[in-house]
Amino acid sequence: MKLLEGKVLIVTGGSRGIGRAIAVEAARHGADVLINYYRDNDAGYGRKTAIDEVVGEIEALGRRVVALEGNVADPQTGLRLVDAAVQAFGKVDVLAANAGICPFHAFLDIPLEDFRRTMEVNLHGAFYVTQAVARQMKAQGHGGAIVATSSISALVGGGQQAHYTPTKAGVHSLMQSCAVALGPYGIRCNSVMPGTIATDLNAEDLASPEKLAYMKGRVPLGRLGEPVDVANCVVFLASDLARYVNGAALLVDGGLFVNLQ
Ligand SMILES: NC(=O)C1=CN([C@@H]2O[C@H](COP(=O)(O)OP(=O)(O)OC[C@H]3O[C@@H](n4cnc5c(N)ncnc54)[C@H](O)[C@@H]3O)[C@@H](O)[C@H]2O)C=CC1
Ligand SMILES: C[C@H](O)[C@@H]1OC(=O)[C@H](O)[C@@H]1O
Repeated sequence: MKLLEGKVLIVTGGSRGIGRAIAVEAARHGADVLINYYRDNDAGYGRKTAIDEVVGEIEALGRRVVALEGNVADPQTGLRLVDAAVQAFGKVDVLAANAGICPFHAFLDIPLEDFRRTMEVNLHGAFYVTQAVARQMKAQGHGGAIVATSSISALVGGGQQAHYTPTKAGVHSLMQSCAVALGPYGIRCNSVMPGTIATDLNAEDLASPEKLAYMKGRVPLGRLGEPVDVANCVVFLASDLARYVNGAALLVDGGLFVNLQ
């Protein structure tokens, strides 16, 4: 069954990792896709061509796709994304507010610039894009769905993530307030809370065999998540199967959060 037939989806941070999987799975479910990505961030992972790969994959699925480069921390980017989606596809039905960074660093000596950048990309960026898309959805008059990528880290701490976990709690809170503000327009707002998903974001942190074994051992299902595990849940929350789900947060963590002992 195709869950997003005829829908138009914008995904931020869609060139790699979880966002890439969201773009591809949404297309597999019948959506046309506008993919945002940030060249500086991709180059930082030695992946300048990542966006070309995902665009090709979606075209091969027979869906329409447009890629738009831009930093979500710039309020103009959200406006540009909406304009481009409307120009290419005529409307916006779904937003996956996913772009994020996680530069691991100890709390006591983290450079203030790293703190500011993490806040601006992860939280301010989600706010700007959500607001721009919500205005468009309200004007269209037929509702919509917004799914933000929060994290298990909205609920628990990380010694190297004190600048990051508050952004994910903020994204979760943003979706809760938007569920209230936008529900009257038929716009549902939810978040996914991934556990540890193997992507470029944590490749360096998990490069140590000891840390990798420890993290796998914490997950009752016995493995790290794959981007598609999260993408499937985003597709569900974006679809009419979830038509009465609004303001919810879905843990996608293999049971990591509930595993006390
Ligand atoms: N990998 C994990 O274990 C988890 C990731 N998350 C969240 O999932 C989201 C995606 O993470 P991953 O796929 O793991 O990361 P990734 O590093 O594999 O991919 C990041 C994507 O975001 C884009 N991006 C980075 N900075 C950007 C900016 N300023 N403006 C626009 N796009 C930008 C990149 O171009 C790329 O497409 C993030 O919000 C992250 O916090 C949440 C929980 C766990
Ligand atoms: C990057 C980390 O492995 C990952 O990011 C999150 O949001 C999760 O909580 C994990 O710590």
